[in-house]
Amino acid sequence: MRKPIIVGNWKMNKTIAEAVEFINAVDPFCHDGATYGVATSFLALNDANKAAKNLIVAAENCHFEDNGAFTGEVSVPMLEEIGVKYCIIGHSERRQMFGDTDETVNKKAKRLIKADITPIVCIGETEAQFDAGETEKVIRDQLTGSLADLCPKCVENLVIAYEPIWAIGTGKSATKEIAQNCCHIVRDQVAKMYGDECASKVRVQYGGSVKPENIKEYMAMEDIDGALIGGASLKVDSFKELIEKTR
Ligand SMILES: O=C(CO)COP(=O)(O)O
Repeated sequence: MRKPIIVGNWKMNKTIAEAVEFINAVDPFCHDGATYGVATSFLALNDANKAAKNLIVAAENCHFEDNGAFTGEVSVPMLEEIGVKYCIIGHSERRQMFGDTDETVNKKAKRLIKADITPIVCIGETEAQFDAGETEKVIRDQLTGSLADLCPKCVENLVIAYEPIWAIGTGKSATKEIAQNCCHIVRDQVAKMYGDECASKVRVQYGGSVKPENIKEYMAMEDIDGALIGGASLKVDSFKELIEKTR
């Protein structure tokens, strides 16, 4: 049985004080039905991680090198030092605006796994690729590159977030059938690369305009084990509702 995992990706939102206030308000409402978490800015990570008792706290990115001349970057040992256990990598905003590629995502995944930090690996197609019928190829190609040369045991502990770019922050969420079909392709590609057992264990999230009103329908789909949520994860009431709806 795969335990569902629902993570709020706060992106470049919330100061340290706002993050801690939010966590204090939401943390007591978490239950065992799923793993719940928030991804915060690097700056808020340490305080957020100390405040969280039930929520897991994730970084939104990392660098694959341990140290060196990489102005503005944060390394995996730095995350390790403050006890962070999850890290989003390859979010489409990073791929589109900050030059992340399947190759760098793969390097980041390898470094995180070595530190026993769970990567949340994001993939997903653009609207033009969706319209051109290229979704399946994009998903398979991104996974082939991003998950290259890992050990099967490591891959089964990963979280993979399928986030169609056209559904992110647009309110235009994918239908549950499209989301299921794409998450199934994700699992099938993992099976091709690392075997059926690994594919049956890896957790696959859907992301893109998930909110309290639609989370249940996604969670009911066979290959969807959770959600990565932007906008609807920013308000305490909305996050509490997401927790309630997935009880
Ligand atoms: O990018 C996302 C999560 O990583 C999704 O964002 P929205 O939920 O705001 O569409």
